[in-house]
Amino acid sequence: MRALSARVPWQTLRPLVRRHGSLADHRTLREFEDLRHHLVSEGADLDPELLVVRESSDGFGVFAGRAIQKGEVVASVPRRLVLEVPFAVQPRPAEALPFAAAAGGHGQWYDVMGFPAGRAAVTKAAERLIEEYHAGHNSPFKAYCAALPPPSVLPPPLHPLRRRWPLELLKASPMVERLYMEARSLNRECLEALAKIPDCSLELRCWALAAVITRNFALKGPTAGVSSLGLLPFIDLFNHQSSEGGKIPFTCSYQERHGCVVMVADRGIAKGEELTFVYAAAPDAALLIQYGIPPAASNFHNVAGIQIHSDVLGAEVRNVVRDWGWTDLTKPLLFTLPEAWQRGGLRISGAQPNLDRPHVPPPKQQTRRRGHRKRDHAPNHDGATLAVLVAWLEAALSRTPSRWQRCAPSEDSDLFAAVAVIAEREAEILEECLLETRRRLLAAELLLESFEAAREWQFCQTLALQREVPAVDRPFLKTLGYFLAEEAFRRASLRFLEKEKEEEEEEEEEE
Ligand SMILES: C[S@@+](CC[C@H](N)C(=O)[O-])C[C@H]1O[C@@H](n2cnc3c(N)ncnc32)[C@H](O)[C@@H]1O
Repeated sequence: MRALSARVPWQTLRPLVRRHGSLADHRTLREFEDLRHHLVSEGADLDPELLVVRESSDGFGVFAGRAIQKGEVVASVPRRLVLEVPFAVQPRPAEALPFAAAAGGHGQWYDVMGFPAGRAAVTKAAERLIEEYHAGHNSPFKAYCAALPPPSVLPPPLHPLRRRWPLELLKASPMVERLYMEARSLNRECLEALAKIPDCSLELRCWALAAVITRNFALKGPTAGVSSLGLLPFIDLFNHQSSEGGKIPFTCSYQERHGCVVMVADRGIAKGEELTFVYAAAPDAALLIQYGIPPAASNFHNVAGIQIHSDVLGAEVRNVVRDWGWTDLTKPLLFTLPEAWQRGGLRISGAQPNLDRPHVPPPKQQTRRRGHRKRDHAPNHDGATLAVLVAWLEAALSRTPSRWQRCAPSEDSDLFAAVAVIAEREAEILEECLLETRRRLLAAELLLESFEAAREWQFCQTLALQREVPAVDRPFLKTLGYFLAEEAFRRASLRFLEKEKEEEEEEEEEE
């Protein structure tokens, strides 16, 4: 894998993780202590050794003031202290439309904002928060509102609700572009719905909406088929921890127990360690756009976006992709290639089948006989398909974001740096995928050549042998056939490796 510095520009030399920008957060530990007192007096159980600490100049987090054992409940808040809004759960479609899912439509949105009932609940919760804020001392959520970040840091500095992102920045990553554009329009929808509240400034609407979007918890609703969205005082001070490969660095998870929402330690936590949980198993681009969280040191869920325009497809394939669900061919399709495939050695099972889809018959053209097991839509890995994939990946990689890297204005530098890191990681995924697809293309070409040669040779050998070998020994010929094919495969592999080595040497010489 290439060194990160090869493409990441100047901004990333500064520490990125947990940087929140330079806006002032005026909260003091006093507000958190008041909140703790209020909650405990109302029946919450909060470990007195949980410390709320300002862990950077702009953000707070919860830290262990003592060693905590695996399984311990560190915080328990009764449901009646939660600002809660129920919403109807949408039944999940039995089989998601392959393209719609891959296209990064709302299916790729990681939160309640992804569907109308969820957005209505978000708006309702923001409306409730504004009411409580206006009620001031008379509100049962007075202490909670005081402990929330002030409008100077909520929306968080890197959040799309904070300000419009420069267009050149979006060019860096198709994933960022798609998620940002979606977030903008969905956020606008909620802000417009909130505009009906009298005497409510845009700043207050943005504050309340950002509080709900970045701090909501999904809870089980009062009745079956209904879920609810809750703002959980104190528990919402826990920060997010990205997943790093097979390791489980996060410390806690939340559960619902006997009318309370509880935070439970998922592993032993040392004194002084931060208590975190996973907000969403989402790539950095989604975490940035939903929560304003800058990219982590590593995130197992990262993906690369690759945009395919329908004009690269032949007329026949265009008809096929329509059946797959890519109905508006004027809009580019966003495929996502997971990073996870890299860990399985050279297997690219996650990435390629996604890209192969235009070359595979859509489901409705596949007939299935009764009693037969459903077959996967096996990707067609012939040379022609692989060549198309190579072209697409090369085109995706040629979107080198050079212009925005050079002209990054200083007030946006944290944002530019965050997107630069995301774009860099996406380029790495694309490069690995391109490398592997090129290898496969070469192997497919060589294999085809050698199989043709082998078939001819096998045929001649078989004819020659048939004359000499008695009929009883015919199965022997079959075995010999396999042997010959295998031998041809072995030789093709050797030729492939030799060719690859030659190419590497040539590359080295060029360098
Ligand atoms: C639920 S709140 C967590 C408490 C918050 N830090 C505070 O000071 O109130 C979520 C917000 O905290 C910040 N945050 C959470 N996890 C983070 C992380 N790993 N890195 C940077 N910021 C994070 C983001 O601004 C996010 O929108």
